[in-house]
Amino acid sequence: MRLRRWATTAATAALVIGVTALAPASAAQEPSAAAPTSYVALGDSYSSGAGAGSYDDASGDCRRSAVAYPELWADANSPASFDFTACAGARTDDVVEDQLGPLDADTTLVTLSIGGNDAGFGTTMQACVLSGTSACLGAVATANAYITDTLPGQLDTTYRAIRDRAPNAEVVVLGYPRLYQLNGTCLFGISEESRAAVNGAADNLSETIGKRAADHGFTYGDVRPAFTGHEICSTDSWLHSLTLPVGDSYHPTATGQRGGYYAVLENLA
Ligand SMILES: CCCCCCCCCCCCCCCC(=O)Oc1ccc([N+](=O)[O-])cc1
Repeated sequence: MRLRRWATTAATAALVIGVTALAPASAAQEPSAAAPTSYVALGDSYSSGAGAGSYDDASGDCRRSAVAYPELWADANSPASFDFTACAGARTDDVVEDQLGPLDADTTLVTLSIGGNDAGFGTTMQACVLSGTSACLGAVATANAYITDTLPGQLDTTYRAIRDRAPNAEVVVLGYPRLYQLNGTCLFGISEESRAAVNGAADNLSETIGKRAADHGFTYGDVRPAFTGHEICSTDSWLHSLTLPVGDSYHPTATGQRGGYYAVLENLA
C-alpha cells in the first residue's frame, strides 16, 4: 500500500536523521480520516429561531437565536465552519438570492426549513385570528391550493440551487409542526374548526416539502411527531400562541427548538 510504504519510509528517515517524533503514528496510518464538517444553516424564522429568544443583535430583523436548532447542532458537533444565514420572513426566493453565499464544494451539511411564508403563513394566521371561522377556512383553502399547485415548483428551484452550490453536502430539510392540539385546554383563541383546518394545512405543507426533498435526494426530518403533545392548547406547549408584539406568534419556544427541531436533526446528521 502506497501510504503505508510512505509511513515506513518516513519512520526510517526519522531514525536516520535522529527525529523521534516526526508525527503521531495514527496520523501516518489514517490519512483518509473524515473531512472536517462544514455546516451552513439556511431557512426562515423556524430555522433562525424567532420566538426562542437570545437573538444575535447583529442579525437584526433576521432574528437569529443562540438557542435555535442550528446553533445547538453546532455547539454539540463543533463543525470546522458554521454559517447561519436563516432569516425570519424568508421565502424560497430569499433563500436563493440572499442565503447561499457560504455554500461551496466543501460544504458537508446544509439544513433548512422553507415554504411556509410562500404559502401565506402570516396572512393565513391573521385571517384566522382577526376575521372568524369562515374567513379562516377560506384563507386556509387558499393556502392549501398554493401548497399543492405552486409551492412544489418553488421548492424544486430552491433545492436545485442548493445542490448546484453545494454538490457534496448532505441536505437536511426540516418540516413544520401542527400548531394545535385539538380538543385541548384552550380558553380563548380561534375556533376548534379553524384549529383543525390550520393543522390540515400544516400537514399538507409538511407532506409536500417531504416529497420534494426526497425527490432531490435530500434527507427530510418530520418534526410533527416530536411536537405531538406540545402544540398550542396542550398543557406543555413548545409553540407560542398569539404574542405581543406579534413576531413570536405561532413560533417554537426555546424548548421547541431543542425538543422539536434539534432532536430531529441530531438523529439525522
Ligand atoms: C401556510 C398555511 C398556514 C397554516 C399554518 C401552518 C402551520 C405551520 C407552518 C409554519 C410555517 C412557518 C413559516 C415561517 C414563518 C416565518 O418566517 O415567520 C415570520 C417571522 C417573522 C417575520 N417578521 O417579519 O419578523 C415574518 C415572518
